[in-house]
Amino acid sequence: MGLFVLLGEVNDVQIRKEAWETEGEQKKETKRMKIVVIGAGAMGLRYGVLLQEAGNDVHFVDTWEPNVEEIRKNGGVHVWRDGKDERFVKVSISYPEDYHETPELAIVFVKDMHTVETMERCQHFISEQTYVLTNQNGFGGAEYIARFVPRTHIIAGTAMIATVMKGPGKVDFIGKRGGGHVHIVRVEGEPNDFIYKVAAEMEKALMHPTVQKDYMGTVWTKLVFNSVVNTLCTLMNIKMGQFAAYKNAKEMSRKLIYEAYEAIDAEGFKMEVTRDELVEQVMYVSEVGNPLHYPSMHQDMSTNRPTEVDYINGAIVRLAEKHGLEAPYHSMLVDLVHLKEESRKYNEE
Ligand SMILES: NC(=O)C1=CN([C@@H]2O[C@H](COP(=O)(O)OP(=O)(O)OC[C@H]3O[C@@H](n4cnc5c(N)ncnc54)[C@H](OP(=O)(O)O)[C@@H]3O)[C@@H](O)[C@H]2O)C=CC1
Ligand SMILES: CC(C)(CO)C(=O)C(=O)O
Repeated sequence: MGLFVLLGEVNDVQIRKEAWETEGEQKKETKRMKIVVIGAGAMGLRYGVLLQEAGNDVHFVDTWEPNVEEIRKNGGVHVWRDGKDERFVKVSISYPEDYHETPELAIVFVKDMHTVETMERCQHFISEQTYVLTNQNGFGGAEYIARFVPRTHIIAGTAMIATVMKGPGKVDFIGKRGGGHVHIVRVEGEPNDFIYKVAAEMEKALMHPTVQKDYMGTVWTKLVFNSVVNTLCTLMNIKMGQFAAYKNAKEMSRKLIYEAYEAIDAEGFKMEVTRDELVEQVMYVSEVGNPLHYPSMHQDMSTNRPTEVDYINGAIVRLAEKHGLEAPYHSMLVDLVHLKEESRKYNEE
C-alpha cells in the first residue's frame, strides 16, 4: 500500500511481524517492564500513560516544578483525546533526585537543549543494564544521552504521533486511538532481544512500532519532515491541515526537502524514503494524519520557550556546510524562527 511504503515501514515488515508473533508468548512469560519516563511533558505523558495502560510499571520524573506539583497534588493527569473525552489517569511522579529505583528502560522526552542538564540529574538511576530510549525530534538528543550511557544501550527513533500539553498535569492526545506510529533503532548494534521487547510493549500500547536498523537514516528522515511542517506552521501560526491547504504547500515542501537531501546525500545517510516520497508524506500526514495539530515547535513559541529549530533546520544547515554546500532556505528559516522568538518580547509590551 502506497502510504505504508512512504512511511518507510516496508523494509521492516518481517521484523514487525515477528514482534507481533511473539507478543502472545511474551505476555505470558515476561514480567512487566520497569520504565521511567524522563520529562512528563506532552510526549512523555503520551508514551508513559499508554505503556502503563498496556501493563507496564511506569514512573515519571520531571524538572518542571508546576507540572510535578500539579500531578502530585491530583495523583495523576487529565487526558483528552482531540480536545474531547476528558479522563483522569493515576500516575506517579517525582523530581529526578527523589527517584532511586533501577529501571530497565528510561524514556527521554525533554527538549533537545535540555537533555544534558536533565540527564545529569538522572544519571544516579541509570544502571549498566538500563536502556535509554529517545524519540525526540531533531538531531542531538541521542548524542547528548551518549555522554551518559553506552551507545549500545541507547535506542533512538522517531514518533509520528502528535500530542499537546494544555498546562501542568493536562495533556491532549491528538489523533484517533491507535493512530500514528513510532520507529525505534539502536544507536549502535543490530536489533537485539531488548529492542524487540520494547517494540512488543509498544505494540500492546497500539503505538505501532517498527524496529529499524539505521540510526542516522531513521532520525534524519523525521528531521527533514519536521524541518518543513514544524517550522512553517510555527512561523505562520497555523495547524498542519491549514499548511497543507495552501496551494503552494507541496512546492514549498519540495524545495525544502530537496535542499536537505543534497546535504544528506553528500553525507551518505541511508534515508527511509526518497525525497519525493517524503514530500508526499509531509502532505499526507498534514492533510489526513494530523490536520488539527499545532506542531511541538509551535507549542514552544506560544508558551514563550525556546524552540528546537537549531536541532532541526539548523542541523541541515550545519550538514550542508560540512560538505561545502549551502542551504539558503533552511538557513533563512532558522533566522526567521529565532527572530520570531526574539519578537515575543515586543508583543508582551
Ligand atoms: N508534541 C509532539 O507532538 C511531538 C514532540 N516530539 C518531540 O518530543 C520531545 C519532547 O517534546 P514535547 O513532549 O512536545 O515537550 P513539552 O514541551 O510538552 O514538554 C517537555 C518539557 O518542557 C517543559 N514544559 C512543557 N510545557 C511547559 C510550559 N508550558 N512552561 C514551562 N515548561 C514547560 C517541561 O519540563 P522542563 O521545563 O524541565 O524542560 C517538560 O517536561 C521534543 O524533542 C519534541 O520535538 C516528537 C514528536 C511529536
Ligand atoms: C508534527 C509531529 C506531530 C509529527 O507528526 C511532530 O513531530 C511535532 O509536533 O513535533
